[in-house]
Amino acid sequence: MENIKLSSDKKKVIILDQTQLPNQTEYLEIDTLEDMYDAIFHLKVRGAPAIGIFAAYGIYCLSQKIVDQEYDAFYEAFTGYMKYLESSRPTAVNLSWALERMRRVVTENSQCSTVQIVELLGEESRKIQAEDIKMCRTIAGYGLTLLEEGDGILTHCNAGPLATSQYGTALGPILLGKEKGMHFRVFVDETRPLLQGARLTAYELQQAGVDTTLICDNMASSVMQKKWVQACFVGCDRIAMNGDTANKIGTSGVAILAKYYGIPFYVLGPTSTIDIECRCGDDIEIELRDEEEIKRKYYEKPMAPENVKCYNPAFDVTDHTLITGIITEYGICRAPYEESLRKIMEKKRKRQNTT
Ligand SMILES: CSC[C@H]1O[C@H](OP(=O)(O)O)[C@H](O)[C@@H]1O
Repeated sequence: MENIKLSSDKKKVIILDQTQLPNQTEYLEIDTLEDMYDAIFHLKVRGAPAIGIFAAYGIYCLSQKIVDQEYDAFYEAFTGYMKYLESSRPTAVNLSWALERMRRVVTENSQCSTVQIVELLGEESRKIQAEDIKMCRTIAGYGLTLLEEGDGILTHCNAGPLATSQYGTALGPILLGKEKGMHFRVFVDETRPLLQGARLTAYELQQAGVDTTLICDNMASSVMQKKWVQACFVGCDRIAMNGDTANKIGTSGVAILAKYYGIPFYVLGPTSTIDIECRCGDDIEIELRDEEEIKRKYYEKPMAPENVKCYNPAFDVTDHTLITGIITEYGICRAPYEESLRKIMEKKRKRQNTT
């Protein structure tokens, strides 16, 4: 199921509206800056890599509307779009990473006509999605080496194809293993308050025919205690250079439980989620969201007193000491992460310079 694509006339981004899943399969055609911001902010498109891919396609579509501008005016408008889209959600680094990649296309080709620059922006946006498909497949392959037939795996939030381009990250090894005829038992944290696990992960895994058990977030300890879980696989939104990792709220609690029960805890994500400017978890901005998501969202009636004070951080940071390994498209990083992440980013830089 394609979650993000360009329209046939290449002037709109078509997304699967993830807020309607699993009850409705609805597609949205988006071609305005405001609707792009709204789609990211309200998680109609979500998941770090998917947000980056969407923003790249989106700013390509917007750039077509100013193709008749002289370079300076074009660049000023372009960077205005970029800053506004970046302000939609602060934690997932892939949003700013993808937009910066698109901005570099504009600056590195300033001698070209704006018509040529817009064509190059289209190529770059398609490359970003194509690379993500390849990265997710590679990450899935590395992750699968850590699993055995019949393993129980616990996941948190959604890091499947809907959150990326194909395979997903945390779900990639499970889906790839399934393709190869392997059997796993997956315990899916519902992931309050927006229920990405219940609404999206359970949906994706069931569609793939994977043995799926949906649990409330407060049941993770129980299934681990019963020795039903042999590994925890989660996605990521921003990885600091010491290995501290921001992911959906509740992830750090799963990591602490896994440590207590002696269960390996793996973070899976592309190197585009590693933030080389980020020294440690304290440097990661955590998005705070509307309290209505706790009180009412996805429920027929309010399920808390209207005036109760709430705290609704969308992410938390898992301390690097709780992470068994970080699985990327360049291999599996293990502690000490300052060294292993630096080596992986150096390997990526060298490979990019030779291609
Ligand atoms: C493959 S990245 C998925 C990552 O993004 C999710 O956050 P959100 O649903 O708010 O976009 C969650 O942290 C997942 O692990």
